[in-house]
Amino acid sequence: EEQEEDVLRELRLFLRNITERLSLDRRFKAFTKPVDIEEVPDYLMVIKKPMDLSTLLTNIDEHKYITIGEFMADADLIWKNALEYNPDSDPMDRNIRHRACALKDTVRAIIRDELDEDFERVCEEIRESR
Ligand SMILES: COC(=O)[C@H](Cc1ccco1)c1ccncc1
Repeated sequence: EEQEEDVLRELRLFLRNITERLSLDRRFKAFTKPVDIEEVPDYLMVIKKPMDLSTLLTNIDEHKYITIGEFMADADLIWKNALEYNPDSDPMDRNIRHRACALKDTVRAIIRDELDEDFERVCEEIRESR
């Protein structure tokens, strides 16, 4: 009902705010847009589900996420994919892996500090009711 749509609207505002703050962080520039398949032709052979911050934002606007957990699953793909595709010891790989780990830690810290557990529980109740 209407109250549920109010809750989901507030969730989208919260998720958009997180995603936009991450997109402004210079450390996460490589995560802001999909990996360029022309530039990296084997990317889709290695990475089954590409993800990036602009795609997260599109998903939010398309009402794809009803719980923070669903958003986290896609947000986690961004750094997991980077660790998987860039495993080597050369400086480029080490640099993107360091940024991937910073992205992981930053998302978790924001959610730990800014998500009210009662609000998350209401979102999970809505998910279970649908
Ligand atoms: C999330 O971004 C990536 O996984 C690409 C992979 C990539 C390899 C060559 C071109 O792009 C990346 C970008 C910048 N620095 C390292 C790796």
